[in-house]
Amino acid sequence: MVYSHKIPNMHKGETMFRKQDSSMRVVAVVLGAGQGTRMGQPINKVFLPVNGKPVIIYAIEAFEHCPVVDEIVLVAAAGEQEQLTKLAYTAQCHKVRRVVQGGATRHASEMCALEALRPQIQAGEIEVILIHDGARPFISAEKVQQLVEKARDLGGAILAAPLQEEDLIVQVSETHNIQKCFEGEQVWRAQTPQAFRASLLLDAYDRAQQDQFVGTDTAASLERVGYPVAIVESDVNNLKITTAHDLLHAEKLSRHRRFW
Ligand SMILES: Nc1ccn([C@@H]2O[C@H](COP(=O)(O)OP(=O)(O)OP(=O)(O)O)[C@@H](O)[C@H]2O)c(=O)n1
Ligand SMILES: C[C@](O)(CO)[C@H](O)COP(=O)(O)O
Repeated sequence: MVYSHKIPNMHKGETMFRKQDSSMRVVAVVLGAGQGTRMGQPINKVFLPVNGKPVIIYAIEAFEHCPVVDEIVLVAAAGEQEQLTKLAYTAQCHKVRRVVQGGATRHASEMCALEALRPQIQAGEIEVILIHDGARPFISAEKVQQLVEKARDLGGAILAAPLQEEDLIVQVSETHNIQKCFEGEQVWRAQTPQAFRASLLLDAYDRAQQDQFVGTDTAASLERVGYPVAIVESDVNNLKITTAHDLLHAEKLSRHRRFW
């Protein structure tokens, strides 16, 4: 059952699903339904403040100020929809049209968002969907634009950053023997947003559900069925806030960063 908390649309008279024009829409899904266990705080880490602003609001604002994004769907943990709705409204993020309840895993939360969007996807009204960790505050409108263009052209694209040149990565067997070595630059750390043509994304997640596959990121479900996923180069500032150390790092970054 998909719970969709409908926000009275801030635009005059615009209904939630009425299309404004014939062009297909770009929708950003922001995931905030985790527990933040590794953060070790009594509240969900996406609500923790960085320079006085909740972590998740940075990402929502970035999409709000990105011209290529038409709509934002938020995914909240059970019992946190109202809180997230109010935060988005207070931040005057008018592209937020609905807040859905997430699931027990990140993958399940993505599926909750896709179920809410399924009618519009199947009606051909949504062209590209971006899936983003609400725990990643520092994304730029420029990178979002590049991801959408790549997804339009190729089917899918994710933000990723290469490891440092001096890093040496070794692949280790079960018996702890080195099997393969990789230079740092050959290995990239996947990030989010991850953007896909909506029809491919929904098909990949339906097939993942049939196969009981659970991906650690969105791209895994598309890669496994052979859909192409390209890379848009990011940087290490696009950190995911996971532990208390990341929060301190984010405080520093937020002071020296131009947003949007
Ligand atoms: N069931 C889940 C799990 C995660 N997420 C979201 O997915 C993003 C990346 O997940 P992660 O950083 O692992 O967040 P948590 O699961 O909250 O962290 P932890 O593993 O420490 O509990 C976060 O924005 C988180 O809110 C989600 O929407 N639903
Ligand atoms: C989805 C993700 O952020 C892509 O980098 C990453 O896989 C999340 O990893 P975590 O183990 O949930 O922190």
